[in-house]
Amino acid sequence: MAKILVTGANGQLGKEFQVLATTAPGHQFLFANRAILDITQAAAVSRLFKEQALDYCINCAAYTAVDKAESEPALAKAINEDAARNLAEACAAHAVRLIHFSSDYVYHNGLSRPLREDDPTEPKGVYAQTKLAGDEAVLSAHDATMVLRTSWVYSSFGHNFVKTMLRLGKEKDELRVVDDQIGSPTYARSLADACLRLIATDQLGGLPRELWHGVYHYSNEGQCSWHGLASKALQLASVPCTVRPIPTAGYPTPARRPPYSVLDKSRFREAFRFPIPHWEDDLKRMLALL
Ligand SMILES: NC(=O)C1=CN([C@@H]2O[C@H](COP(=O)(O)OP(=O)(O)OC[C@H]3O[C@@H](n4cnc5c(N)ncnc54)[C@H](OP(=O)(O)O)[C@@H]3O)[C@@H](O)[C@H]2O)C=CC1
Ligand SMILES: Cc1cn([C@H]2C[C@H](O)[C@@H](COP(=O)(O)OP(=O)(O)O[C@H]3O[C@@H](C)C(=O)[C@@H](O)[C@H]3O)O2)c(=O)[nH]c1=O
Repeated sequence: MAKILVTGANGQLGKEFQVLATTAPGHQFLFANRAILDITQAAAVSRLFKEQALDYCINCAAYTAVDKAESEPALAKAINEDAARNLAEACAAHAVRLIHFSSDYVYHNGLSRPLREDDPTEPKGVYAQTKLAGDEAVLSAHDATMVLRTSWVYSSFGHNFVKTMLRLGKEKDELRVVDDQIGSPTYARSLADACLRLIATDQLGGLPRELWHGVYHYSNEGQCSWHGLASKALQLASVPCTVRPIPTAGYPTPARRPPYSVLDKSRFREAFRFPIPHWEDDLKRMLALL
């Protein structure tokens, strides 16, 4: 039986792990929200790793407020880079395999075909810069670290774009949403499920050690704009609101977002061979839970 620590357990991804844990009796989970384990507190992290004989750590803790990060760069760095490094060092000291998450926003590189893990990263905002620095830190601190880079994550839990659109769509007759930023929505439940499958395969001895070090892309299949995602969510939820497509310049934000950040998932597919749902199917699955 594997013992798995999930940090940031009250975020949208962390909550999905909590749901899936009820149907994964083969593992023992330790769910740590910020009150139980603040990952910026090195002594607390060290103590927990000494007390618990962990096999895996899934780091769902992060600073994810993309615009707010522009005015809180030190806090974003402390959580996304420094604390991530510290967690990876604790994993290395106790031979714990680490799954860490990263963002499509690290690629702001002008390319407009699905992005591979070795494509240039050119993060433009504080959130993206601190996520990239975190990826580099965890990979150099610990050789059994997988960084799963994902995009446009939503869930029935927590805050996300899909839930914001549903709320605003019920309040207003018309929404204006950018149509020139293209990416792949990702249902947090499918991402969490992929991680648990990966661990299950590892437990059966099915993952060579070398697969545990590096960056992998995971998102739902397919792509759309934020306008496309908002329109589909409102249509599926039968919310009668007009969604107008606008250019990025029509919705100014403190942080710049990449115009194109669709992830090429070939590496993930070839390494793990798990089915990846299409974003529209997963969106229906999530909306049915609201
Ligand atoms: N959301 C998205 O669209 C995307 C997310 N990702 C990445 O996926 C991962 C999970 O994201 P997601 O679940 O959406 O994020 P959420 O913002 O929903 O959850 C993050 C969680 O981390 C917790 N947290 C923040 N600081 C600390 C800390 N110092 N110690 C412990 N916990 C802390 C937060 O706690 P509290 O609730 O108290 O603030 C929150 O519960 C992150 O690495 C993120 O960068 C990647 C691409 C897209
Ligand atoms: C609310 C709203 C947003 N937008 C635009 C702003 C922005 O360009 C885009 C997305 O909006 P949000 O700010 O909600 O999403 P954002 O916080 O940028 O989402 C990102 O979060 C981080 C954590 C990630 O890692 C990314 O993958 C991505 O999911 O939609 C509109 O055009 N109209 C609107 O009414």
